[in-house]
Amino acid sequence: MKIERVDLQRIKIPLTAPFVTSMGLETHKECILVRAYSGAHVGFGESVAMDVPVYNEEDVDTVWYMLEKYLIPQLFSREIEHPDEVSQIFSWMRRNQMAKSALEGAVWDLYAKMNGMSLSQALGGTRKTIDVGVSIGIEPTIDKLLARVDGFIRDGYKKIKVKIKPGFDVEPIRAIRHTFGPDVPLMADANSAYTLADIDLLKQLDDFGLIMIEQPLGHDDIIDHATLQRELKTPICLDESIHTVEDARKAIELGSCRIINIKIGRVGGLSNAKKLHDLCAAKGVPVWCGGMQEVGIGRAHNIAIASLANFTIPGDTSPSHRYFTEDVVTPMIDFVSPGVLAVPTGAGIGYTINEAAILRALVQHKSYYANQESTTTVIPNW
Ligand SMILES: O=C(O)CCC(=O)c1ccccc1C(=O)O
Ligand SMILES: [Mg+2]
Repeated sequence: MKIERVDLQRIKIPLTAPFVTSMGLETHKECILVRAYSGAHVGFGESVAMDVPVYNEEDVDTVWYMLEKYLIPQLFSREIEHPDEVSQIFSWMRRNQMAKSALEGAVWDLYAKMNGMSLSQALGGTRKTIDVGVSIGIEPTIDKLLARVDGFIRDGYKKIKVKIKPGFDVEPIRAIRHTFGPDVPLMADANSAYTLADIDLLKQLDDFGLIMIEQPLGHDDIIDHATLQRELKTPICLDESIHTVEDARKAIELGSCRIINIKIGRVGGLSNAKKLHDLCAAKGVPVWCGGMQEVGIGRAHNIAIASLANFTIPGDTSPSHRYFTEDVVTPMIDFVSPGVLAVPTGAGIGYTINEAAILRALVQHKSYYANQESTTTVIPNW
């Protein structure tokens, strides 16, 4: 297949509720949507980079820059047989995983549509439905957190993940266990807010039967995590530290974690996510699909990858209404039964694009053509 045209659309949508983590406060979702065209077909991708580089080094502008300067021209210069080639073509460029993933994801959707397959099928997924959990930000008080947890348990979420940070860790977890009992599938995500100096505090979390503690230490660390894992009963799950299949191999060999959170964007796309999944399956390490508060296109990609067999732990792919009053796909992604999403069977991502919603959220649009000049529309950012 030859990619003839690529469109980038920068959108900004308010979140239904502010999201606070140890990294800061988010009130809006801002991201880039990608369309890749070939013949009569179009595939959709989404960049998950945040508006500020607090989670990884990329942001919305660096993704746009990389796509425009390197990734789109590189793709135009080649004919490809299979989307696995895209990450190979991009591999000479260091990092910028989320930029690479945004375009690669559009090519995967395009490929699946051209071949009349669902994205899940194209990736080798086997699940018809996926179990999902919820990621709850840091609330101003423990009582407010308990009220939110109560609501999400009632909604049927299969896993409750709470964000923790120094000063908001052992007590909120203790309160959740005290109020809702030992059977709630509970975990904590620190987004790298601790160091080994906090080992005594982190060991206290062992009392609460957490499914895992996600990324307690440095965003770039696997050594101290191995030391910590030796001291903890609770499995450590790595998120920020894993950018490549090799990172995962080393972390597993060192004993830095017992579980891995796979985010398609963080590992440079669906082909790498699948390879990482396969490595973990071979090593007996369970994986789950993390989230970056994606709008519907990225969310649909998450559902497709989570349909692979070793995604045995509920992921962070909540229904659209958990984040937005309006999504870029229609109908909005929702449960088929409490805590369960259906894996679409239609071609590609399997959801219809809500063009009107995209237009309402649009900040900037640019079209790139393999054989022509690019055209830009800048919409004033209100
Ligand atoms: O609901 C979601 O999409 C997951 C939210 C979440 O936890 C998160 C959101 C933005 C950046 C990092 C993380 C994380 O998993 O650490
Ligand atoms: Mg995380």
